[in-house]
Amino acid sequence: MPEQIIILGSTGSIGKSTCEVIAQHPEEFRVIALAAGTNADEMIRQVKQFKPKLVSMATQAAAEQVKKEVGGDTKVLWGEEALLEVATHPDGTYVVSALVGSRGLPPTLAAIQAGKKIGLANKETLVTAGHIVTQEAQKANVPLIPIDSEHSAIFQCLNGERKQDVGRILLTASGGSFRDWSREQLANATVEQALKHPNWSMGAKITIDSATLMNKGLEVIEAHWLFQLPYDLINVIIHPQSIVHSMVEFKDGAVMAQLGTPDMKVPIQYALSYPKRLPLDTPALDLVTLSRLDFRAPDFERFPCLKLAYQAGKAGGSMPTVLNAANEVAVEHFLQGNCSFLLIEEIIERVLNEHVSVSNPSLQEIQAADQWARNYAHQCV
Ligand SMILES: NC(=O)C1=CN([C@@H]2O[C@H](COP(=O)(O)OP(=O)(O)OC[C@H]3O[C@@H](n4cnc5c(N)ncnc54)[C@H](OP(=O)(O)O)[C@@H]3O)[C@@H](O)[C@H]2O)C=CC1
Ligand SMILES: CC(=O)[C@@H](O)[C@H](O)COP(=O)(O)O
Ligand SMILES: [Mn+2]
Repeated sequence: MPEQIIILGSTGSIGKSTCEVIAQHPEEFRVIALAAGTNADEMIRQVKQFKPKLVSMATQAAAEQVKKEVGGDTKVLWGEEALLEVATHPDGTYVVSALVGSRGLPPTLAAIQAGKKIGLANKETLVTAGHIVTQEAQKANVPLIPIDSEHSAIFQCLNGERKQDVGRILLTASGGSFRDWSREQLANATVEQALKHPNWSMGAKITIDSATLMNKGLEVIEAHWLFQLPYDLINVIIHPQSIVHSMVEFKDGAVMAQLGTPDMKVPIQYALSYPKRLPLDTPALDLVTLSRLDFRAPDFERFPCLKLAYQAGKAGGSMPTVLNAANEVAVEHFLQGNCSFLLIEEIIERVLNEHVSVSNPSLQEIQAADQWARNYAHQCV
């Protein structure tokens, strides 16, 4: 029986790659339901290809456009309730969580509580409410399988190992679009320059996060929750080629790494097929042509977002929620041309400094902290 898949964010970069993986293995995977924002044209293509039972869009206009083009076999809804309906569709067994931002939290939590297996790309969900999401997953006895390339690499390196044998995790970072830029150059960085990631083709928000190194900061917090390790054992290392996707160093000094060409279809497929491996049409890794792999320490002074993320993660409570919300607002303003690249880090720092942290926050307290941080970040801009 094929795995019955629900994709949240099917029209995005991860969503479309997930569809490509599924199309290669119709005997293994079947699409049950899809959710997206406003990209009706892409959704119409996907509905025609996969014939899901249920689709949800963020707006009524987008839903009506989809409804007009697809047959009556697919139910088309819109809005937040509809997103939850997709996430918990009774026929689905596996949810790919690939919305962007902390809006992914409610449907991901609902899917967990409905007993679905989770393939997690939406790292903001874990950053915002890691203690709740991991607790709920444990309670419902559902696996949280990482899709994020670094966490997939760590997950693969830990396969069959004992947690108490781990010395530390080495999370690799490409360094982003501005890896070698000085602070003076960063002050004048444009949106167009920031959106040119050296190795990966991704959505706009994560590409900017990669340029500020906030993406790596969010991934440190994501790794803390996924692998239940203290922050001191999660280290970041700059690796410009993005071939080593991350490493685990064990107590005896042995280091395990997972390597591959930078193609998200690989970790997506592994998350879907785990513990099996299936063939995939991705170019083979040619180490001879590549000939070298470089590594260096991250520069916390040029890229303070990474430092802010470690601080917020270690402080715990509602600080990571606030870090994430302030970052989402600041990045949105940068993308819209309302603020400079260096203002992103300044806004996040100011919002964090003003926040009175709540320890062990409830879901309601997380939502309140998230909203407060968004309002304050808007004011800062
Ligand atoms: N891209 C990558 O390679 C990687 C991404 N990730 C993580 O995966 C997640 C997705 O990233 P990515 O695919 O790049 O992002 P994209 O921006 O490409 O896609 C985002 C998806 O979310 C949907 N969406 C946006 N707003 C809403 C809304 N209000 N309601 C419902 N759906 C909405 C979009 O729909 P629409 O376009 O129709 O508006 C789209 O389908 C992020 O958390 C990112 O950090 C992790 C590792 C790698
Ligand atoms: C593909 C993926 O997992 C991204 O999160 C990627 O890692 C971003 O690249 P950086 O290493 O530049 O943040
Ligand atoms: Mn990543």
